[in-house]
Amino acid sequence: MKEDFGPIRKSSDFVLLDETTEGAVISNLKKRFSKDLIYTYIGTLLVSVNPYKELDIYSKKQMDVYMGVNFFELPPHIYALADNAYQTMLTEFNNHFILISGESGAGKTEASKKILQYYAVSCPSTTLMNTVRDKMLMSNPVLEAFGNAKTLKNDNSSRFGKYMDIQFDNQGDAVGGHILNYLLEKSRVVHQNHGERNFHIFYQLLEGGSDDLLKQLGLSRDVQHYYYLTQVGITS
Ligand SMILES: Nc1ncnc2c1ncn2[C@@H]1O[C@H](COP(=O)(O)OP(=O)(O)OP(=O)(O)O)[C@@H](O)[C@H]1O
Repeated sequence: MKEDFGPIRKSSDFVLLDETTEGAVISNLKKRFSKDLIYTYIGTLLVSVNPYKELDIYSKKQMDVYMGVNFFELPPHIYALADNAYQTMLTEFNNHFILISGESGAGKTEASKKILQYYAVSCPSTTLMNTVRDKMLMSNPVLEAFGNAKTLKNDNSSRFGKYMDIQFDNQGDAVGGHILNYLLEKSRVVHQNHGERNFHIFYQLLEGGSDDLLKQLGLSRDVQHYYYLTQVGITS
């Protein structure tokens, strides 16, 4: 991570800007983004700009830095947000939620994965917790295969809404969780806009399914064989 861990710089929290005009906010975001500082606070809200490149800010070392540390003591980070929700839940004994919103391609899905990964490392580890953690993390590729597709804005766009909850006991151990999916864009199966694809699973099945499986399902490996997968000419 390139930002140092000294005292909070004024620009790392919009609330502390001298000016609160749209211009000042955009300029602050741009200035920070040019230094790979993708996170900025507005008080306890976190604004994130998609870097579209791998940044060295999601390591185990970074997680350790944020664990149990007061929200405003360190530079803005998704780990600080996750840690704050967890610590407040434990001290206040009530439910907390993290709402992630933004336009398509903004980085919502990646942010939710970072939060899960943070809890996977930072929460007390028991066998049960490991089971919960593995199920939450490992269900992602399956959900994305069936519910994500390439769109004009995002090569891996979630075409469904997702609600996840993790249940903790009073010691802070994770004891269960749910993932609810809703509003799947079913129409994509038979119609895709120009430059977009059908759900990933169809292409993955043809590309990666064994000869035996394809034979059993009566499928041909050639994607060009299928109108619904090639009607707008994009297969990769
Ligand atoms: N923090 C990040 N670091 C590096 N790359 C990122 C980050 N967040 C997002 N990306 C990149 O941007 C792409 C789009 O992000 P993501 O799928 O999370 O967007 P989204 O807001 O969930 O979009 P949609 O609403 O279309 O599902 C990712 O596939 C990844 O390549």
